[in-house]
Amino acid sequence: MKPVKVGLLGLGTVGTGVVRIVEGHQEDLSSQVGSPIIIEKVSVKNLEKARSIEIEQSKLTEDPWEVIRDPEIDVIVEVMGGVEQTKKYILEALDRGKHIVTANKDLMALYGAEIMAKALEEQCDVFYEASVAGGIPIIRTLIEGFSSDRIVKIMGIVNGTTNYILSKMSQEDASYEDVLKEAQELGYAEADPTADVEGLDAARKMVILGSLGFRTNVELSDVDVRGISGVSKEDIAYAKKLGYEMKLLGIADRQDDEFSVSVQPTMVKKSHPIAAVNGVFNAVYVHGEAVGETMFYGAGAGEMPTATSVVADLVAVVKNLKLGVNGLKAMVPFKQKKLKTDEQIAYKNFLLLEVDDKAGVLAQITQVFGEYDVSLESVVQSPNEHTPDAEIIIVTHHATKANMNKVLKHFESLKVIRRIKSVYRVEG
Ligand SMILES: NC(=O)C1=CN([C@@H]2O[C@H](COP(=O)(O)OP(=O)(O)OC[C@H]3O[C@@H](n4cnc5c(N)ncnc54)[C@H](OP(=O)(O)O)[C@@H]3O)[C@@H](O)[C@H]2O)C=CC1
Ligand SMILES: N[C@@H](CC=O)C(=O)O
Ligand code: NA
Repeated sequence: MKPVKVGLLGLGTVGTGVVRIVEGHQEDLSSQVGSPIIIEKVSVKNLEKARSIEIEQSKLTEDPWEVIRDPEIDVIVEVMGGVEQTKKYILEALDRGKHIVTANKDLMALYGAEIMAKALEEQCDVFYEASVAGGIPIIRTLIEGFSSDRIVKIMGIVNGTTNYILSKMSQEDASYEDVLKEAQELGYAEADPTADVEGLDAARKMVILGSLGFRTNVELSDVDVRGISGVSKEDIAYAKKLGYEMKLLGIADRQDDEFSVSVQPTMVKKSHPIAAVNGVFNAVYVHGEAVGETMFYGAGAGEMPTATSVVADLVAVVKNLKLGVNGLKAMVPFKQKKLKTDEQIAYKNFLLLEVDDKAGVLAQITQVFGEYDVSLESVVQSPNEHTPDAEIIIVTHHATKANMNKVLKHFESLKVIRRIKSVYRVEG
């Protein structure tokens, strides 16, 4: 078979890893697919920028269209990021019959359905394994490994930057700002780290996992999102004291055909395997009706882990080329979307309340829970001997989101509660 020619859009953290793997593993790759894989052209933003790999200057261009429109190129590997303009490049490349490999979760979360429809029309492959949980083959697992099952819950640590921050805050008592800076220097964080810390990056990844897992069209607006910027050292300390770890969890769960998807800082029981996932590592826990509980663990970001998934997708495209089956394996959502209401979403909650230090306070508070049908698993009063204020920590049993919202609303006008300091979902 003649060499397969690849056009690379982007030569940053991930693009550099892609070049390293394609060149460094060339013998292995070509023996798997039966032909050499050649990086023909690469688009970058700045031609003058120093690169940590050697690449022929003549292959570089500042114009992505030059790559897209090159008739010699069979596959476009998009690792430049961006959404609107990048979508135009991808659609035009598909129009020209080129196959796509992308690591771009922003693009796939927003326009995945449109891009996959176009891919089917053009009989082209679009693979995006690196877009969720960088080095973990979770997308392939959901599409192929679980094709025989009905997934009822997906729970993921899918943002490396925030897991790195929470782990360091928990283990080393490090400050939020210092750890975020480290994550940026290590190439984990997005160009604008707000997307990481405010949960948007994780939400985009949960859109992709939810759509594949539930075989429906999950959209960003369906995801209830809260990031980690409000998580304090005190919250983490209380979590640990009660036997939990604080994690930014994406949770997609389904009952019958109705589902909900959220991203929020969550207290996870230490005995749950996902509580032990630290640093930049990601993990995705998948519960299938037939298979039961499974979990997938690995590096979620960084040059080489992410590039591993990108190049594995490239290999899949080339194997399909050999078999002449490109574009036939796209997973297109087919189930009608039915979101759970707040009356159907239920989980345990942790609350930290600052209250008046006088008799009868606890009784008033527990009465409110009773009024809205929320039963309590544990109540601990003044758990911290160092604070001058009286504090109460409450863990509820499973309560509906609707009822918990009523409790919190009621608390706002309950005079004995000075402040609702924290509220977190509890899992495990
Ligand atoms: N970093 C990671 O760990 C992970 C990243 N991803 C995703 O992979 C993609 C790439 O990420 P990453 O490698 O970190 O990003 P970088 O910012 O490190 O690299 C982006 C690359 O694209 C080039 N580029 C950016 N804008 C343009 C433009 N308008 N025209 C031409 N070239 C452009 C840049 O050029 P120049 O070099 O000249 O600046 C650079 O080479 C993103 O979608 C990201 O979300 C997914 C999983 C993990
Ligand atoms: N910023 C992202 C990079 C990978 O998708 C993360 O921290 O996980
Ligand atoms: Na992946």
